[in-house]
Amino acid sequence: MALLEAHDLTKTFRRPEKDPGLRGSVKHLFQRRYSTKTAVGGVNLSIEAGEAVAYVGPNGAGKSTTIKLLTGIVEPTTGEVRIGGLVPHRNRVANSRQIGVLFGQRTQLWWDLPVRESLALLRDMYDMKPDRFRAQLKRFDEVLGLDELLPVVARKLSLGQRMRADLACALLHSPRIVFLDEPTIGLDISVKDRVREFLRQLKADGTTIMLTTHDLGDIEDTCERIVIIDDGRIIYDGSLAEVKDQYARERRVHLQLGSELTVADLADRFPQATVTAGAEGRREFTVAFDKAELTAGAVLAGVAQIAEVLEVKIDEPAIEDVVRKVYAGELLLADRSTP
Ligand SMILES: Nc1ncnc2c1ncn2[C@@H]1O[C@H](COP(=O)(O)OP(=O)(O)OP(=O)(O)O)[C@@H](O)[C@H]1O
Repeated sequence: MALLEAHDLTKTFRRPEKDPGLRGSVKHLFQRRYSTKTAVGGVNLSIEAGEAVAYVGPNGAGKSTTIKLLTGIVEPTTGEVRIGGLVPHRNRVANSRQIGVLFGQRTQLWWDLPVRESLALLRDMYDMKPDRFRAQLKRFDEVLGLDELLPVVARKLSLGQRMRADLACALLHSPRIVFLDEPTIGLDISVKDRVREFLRQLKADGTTIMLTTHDLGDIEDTCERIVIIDDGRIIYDGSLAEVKDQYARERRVHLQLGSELTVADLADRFPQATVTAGAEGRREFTVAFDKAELTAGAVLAGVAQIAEVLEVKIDEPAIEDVVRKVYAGELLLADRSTP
């Protein structure tokens, strides 16, 4: 049995509807109107122990609501979730021992306490042995640089420092599964790198990870599976490699030449590709093509017949591009989704 099973998970919200302005507000007092919003509609999800799953989708797609449903913070309107056999919203205490949660936009640190005290409170809540607690803090210090944050009162932490401390809080009790909702949001590159390294280590240690992010760089080296949600429904659930292979088919070969050519020379040779000149005019070109129609090797061999090739760079497909295309409605993934 999978560690996490969600069947037909649905959450609808009732939202007040009022006309604009004071008049609308007064009218709403006497004549209330509501509309129903389906934030998550019929999600089926199964996650095995040790898997790292990226959960992505555009703004308002239902990512955070799904995480709230899976962790038991919100009760489903219909459907059911089980984690390790427990129904999260009915077994809150037992469930909190097996899951870790981080919401990048919010903190679970006690605002007026030094980080050390927040961690100590969590230690007591989880009945952790002192040795185990110390070992965890040491581990977090090695990757997250936690020690320097321990004496600092939470409200005085910068965003990056706060996120590092929050990660330690979410993982302190070595949960079986961790839900990370935008763990790198607003962070600068150096902190982002630290968080990503932490995720890699978590994965190597066998922790099951569900990661929600807008920054697709977060998922490339951690998650082998990607679930894409749009308008409350899962539109793709499969391997990241397959998404790239199937949908990111464009390749770009950047060439620096020792002799001069024109765009037309290359366009004639590779009619299936799009050729553009680079900054160096007649000595620098980019050849873009669909990998089903041409290969980088064929491009190189073809160019080498008519010019001296000094340097070559081949752009690999980026998952960002795939998901961006999904958002823009350019890719139809629905036929590949789980039922
Ligand atoms: N408490 C609520 N009451 C009413 N509507 C809600 C509530 N929470 C979420 N929604 C609506 O449900 C939809 C999904 O919201 P959710 O926060 O899950 O999306 P998201 O994918 O996490 O978006 P983002 O990437 O912008 O954080 C949105 O239309 C949102 O306005």
